[in-house]
Amino acid sequence: MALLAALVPSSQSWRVSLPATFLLLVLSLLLSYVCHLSRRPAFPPNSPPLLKPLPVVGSPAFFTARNDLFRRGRSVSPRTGNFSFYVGRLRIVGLSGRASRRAYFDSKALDLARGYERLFADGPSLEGGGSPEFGSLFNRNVKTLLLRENFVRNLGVLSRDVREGLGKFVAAAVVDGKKEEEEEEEEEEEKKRKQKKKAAGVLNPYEDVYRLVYQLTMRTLGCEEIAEDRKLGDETLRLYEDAEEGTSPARFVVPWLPTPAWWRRVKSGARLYGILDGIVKERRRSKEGGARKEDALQVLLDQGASTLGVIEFIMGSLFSGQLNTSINAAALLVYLAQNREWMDKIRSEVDGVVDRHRAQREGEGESGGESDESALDVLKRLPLEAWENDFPLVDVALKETIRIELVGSSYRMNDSGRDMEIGHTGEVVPNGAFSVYQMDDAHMDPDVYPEPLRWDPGRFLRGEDKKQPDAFLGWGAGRHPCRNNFLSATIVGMRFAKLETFLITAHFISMFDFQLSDKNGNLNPDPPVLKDRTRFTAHKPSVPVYFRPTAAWMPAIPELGGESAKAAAAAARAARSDGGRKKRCRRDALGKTKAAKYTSITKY
Ligand code: HEM
Repeated sequence: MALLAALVPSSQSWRVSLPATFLLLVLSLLLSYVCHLSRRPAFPPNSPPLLKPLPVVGSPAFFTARNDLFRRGRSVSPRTGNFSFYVGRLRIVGLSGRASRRAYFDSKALDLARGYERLFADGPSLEGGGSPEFGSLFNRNVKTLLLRENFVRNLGVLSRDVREGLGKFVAAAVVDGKKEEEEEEEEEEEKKRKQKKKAAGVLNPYEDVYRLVYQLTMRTLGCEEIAEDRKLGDETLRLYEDAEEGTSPARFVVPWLPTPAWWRRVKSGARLYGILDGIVKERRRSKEGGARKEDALQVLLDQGASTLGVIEFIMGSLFSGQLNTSINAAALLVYLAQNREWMDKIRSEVDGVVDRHRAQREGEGESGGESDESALDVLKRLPLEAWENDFPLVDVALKETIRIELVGSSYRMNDSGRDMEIGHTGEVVPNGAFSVYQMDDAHMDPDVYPEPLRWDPGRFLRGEDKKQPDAFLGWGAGRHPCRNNFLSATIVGMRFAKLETFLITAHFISMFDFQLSDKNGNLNPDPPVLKDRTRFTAHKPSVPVYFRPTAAWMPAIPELGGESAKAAAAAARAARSDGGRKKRCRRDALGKTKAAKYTSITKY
């Protein structure tokens, strides 16, 4: 009896021991979960050499210093350069070198969508997303929407968007300018006034071009409601940016952990979903009323897509294209501002195309005599063939930009049910494991691209990229290029991204001459390093960079009303503060007649 009394605690001791027991329970659960996390699936013996993992986390350098991780990996694997490592419990094979690159991009066993879905910060899957129809819907419809007829139908509107968008940037500068004058009258402090005066007229390409690409993408692969509404566009872009932000590395170790970054993504994604859902519902309602629109959303609805399918399609298109296209389109202009030789070459190419098409029209006798069509008017009616074939220098300039800007990795998962052999190396990517290829492995190889960090589009004219197979991966390679063959047409991302970038570059160059500056308009030809090679995607520079227009050739844009004329005047004012130096440059580069034609537009 005494023994029993000793074993059964009194009601008093229960009160004390309950919380302790609960704590003990939680601790032992935690411990067993940590044990579970530490028990990783093994790599088979014919996997590439394994980097020693830290307990639980594996190789955190995958997040903090990926290039170093790859350097270390290559050093433990002198024969092939391939190596194995863990992130949490995930098994990953890092690949490098020519033979492995080929095997990686050509492999049927490696799945792109699953790789990006898990390793690219919980990003949305391109295939097999939430709704069962998503994969086929995305592929089928991106192809359909980017087919030639659709491009042609949309071209005029896209070009109008670009004209208006760029015109508005300068128009915004005019508003600043007007403020300055008013403030001058109000006799504000001298210092403050000077500061503001300098600020008038600068553009931030990574904001303004980014916004423009968003509008073009929404226009082509989304819906008019957002493409046409500035406020809604700004709001959805902000939500997209939040939703696109990477999640915390902690979720790679504990996949269910609701980190603050994850919550932010979920909240923004839900809000974006809600907005698109409202638009789809309204469109379905107004179907009876006959308010049809000619856009991607309509194509999807006509095909009977579900609301979820439509929304996933639009969000998938944004995730695939927005970041890469906008960063590269903006960066291309930044590189041109830094490289006078290529700026002049590209300017001559754009002017040449404009002249040829202006002359063609004169030849057709439509306008009779010498045409006074402005460059923008000519660009407005340029056919798709011209956009796709007549800008070979812009093409190589974009290629070179992508080579440098495309930092980070490509991801795959081997879900083929068997180990995948890495070419003839004798090594494998195990079944169920991931593999990662660093784009820099090809793009920053000095044997292929001497002085790899130097921006020089001439490399592609000299055939540097032909020294090795797949030495340029900027538009993908092997089984997953950023394009596909569909019926007889070549389609998808690359074609659309090029069209957007060419439209923006040609219009920009036809409207302005510009130099890099700080946000106050002080010229700054060598801003601090623009890209961080440790990042995982193309990205905006951490130190903002601005353009100061130093000359403008901008006729009135009817869609902008009086604003564009004011904008041209503002840019001309900004240019005059350079003492006409740039104006002379322009004359030298293009010859007298043309300069006269352009300058008469802006009435210097
Ligand atoms: C300058 C802009 C762009 C660049 C540099 C770019 C680059 C790439 C690269 C390198 C890949 C291959 C990825 C890999 O193998 O891991 C790829 C694939 C892909 N891109 Fe793009 N892309 C751009 C724009 C776009 C746009 C605008 C879209 C569509 C809206 C798009 C849709 C896709 C799709 C769907 C794939 C996957 C194809 C597949 O699964 O086979 N891209 N892109």
